[in-house]
Amino acid sequence: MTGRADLVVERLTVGYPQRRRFARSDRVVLGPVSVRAAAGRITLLLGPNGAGKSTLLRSIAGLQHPLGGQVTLGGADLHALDPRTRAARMAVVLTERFDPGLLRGEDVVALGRFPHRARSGSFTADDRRAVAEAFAAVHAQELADVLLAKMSDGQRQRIMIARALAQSPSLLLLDEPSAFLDAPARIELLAVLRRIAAERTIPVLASTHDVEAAVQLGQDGWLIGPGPQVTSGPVRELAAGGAIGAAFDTDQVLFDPSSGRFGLRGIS
Ligand SMILES: Nc1ncnc2c1ncn2[C@@H]1O[C@H](COP(=O)(O)OP(=O)(O)OP(=O)(O)O)[C@@H](O)[C@H]1O
Repeated sequence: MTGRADLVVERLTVGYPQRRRFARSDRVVLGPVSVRAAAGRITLLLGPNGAGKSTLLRSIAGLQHPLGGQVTLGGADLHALDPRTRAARMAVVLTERFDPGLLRGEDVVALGRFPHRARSGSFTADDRRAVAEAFAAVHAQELADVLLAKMSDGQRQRIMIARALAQSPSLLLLDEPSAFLDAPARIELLAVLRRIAAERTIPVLASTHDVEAAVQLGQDGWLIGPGPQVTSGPVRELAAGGAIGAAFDTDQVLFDPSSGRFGLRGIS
């Protein structure tokens, strides 16, 4: 791949295949969706609960089969790549928890080098450099020797992102990376992801429930809603133009584009 490798989603339909007794009737969640995430920028995937953020993200990552359409990275069909090449190009951070056993921070981050490891299996100077850079990018050097089982949710999340970065990916996908973080840590995480996108000139696509932080720090957005509609554009324009309000407002709660915050109707 040469030059900027954008993530391009073309007419992607996502959902869940369902087999009834005599016929197949897929449950379509979204689509067809055509959107782009630019290299060097962070794109935030926004939408109300149940809108389809995880389904879309997992389908882009190839963790579930899309019902139709195509996903390319720098022009290459992401889903047609063999698993090892795909693992070397794309890193995914999910919210699902796993039992870390006796793994330390450094053991987990080093796992990110697996798709690049030499046939001999030895850990090279390049591998060591990639791991050190990944720790530095998320400011987690002090966690290298700490058991994952003894880390807080926020510390664990930083390690999982470092593992993804150690992969030296051309695309970083994250499902709800700020789910377990407090408000300042969420803002900090978005700033880190934004810097990673810029420094590595890769597309970073993250789903988030934190619309207010997204409006403050996000660059581009893919917004699901109202209904299955998907709108893309700079997050601030989605806010100012009323698209975020249209997707999220309820009988009780209103998004205020001027402050970028949600509030109760009738209370200012
Ligand atoms: N395994 C599944 N089989 C069938 N339908 C599913 C499955 N998983 C999710 N869905 C449905 O797909 C729709 C989208 O769910 P999804 O989890 O992608 O939304 P989301 O935007 O990530 O939600 P949240 O913000 O609550 O995490 C929902 O209607 C959900 O019920």
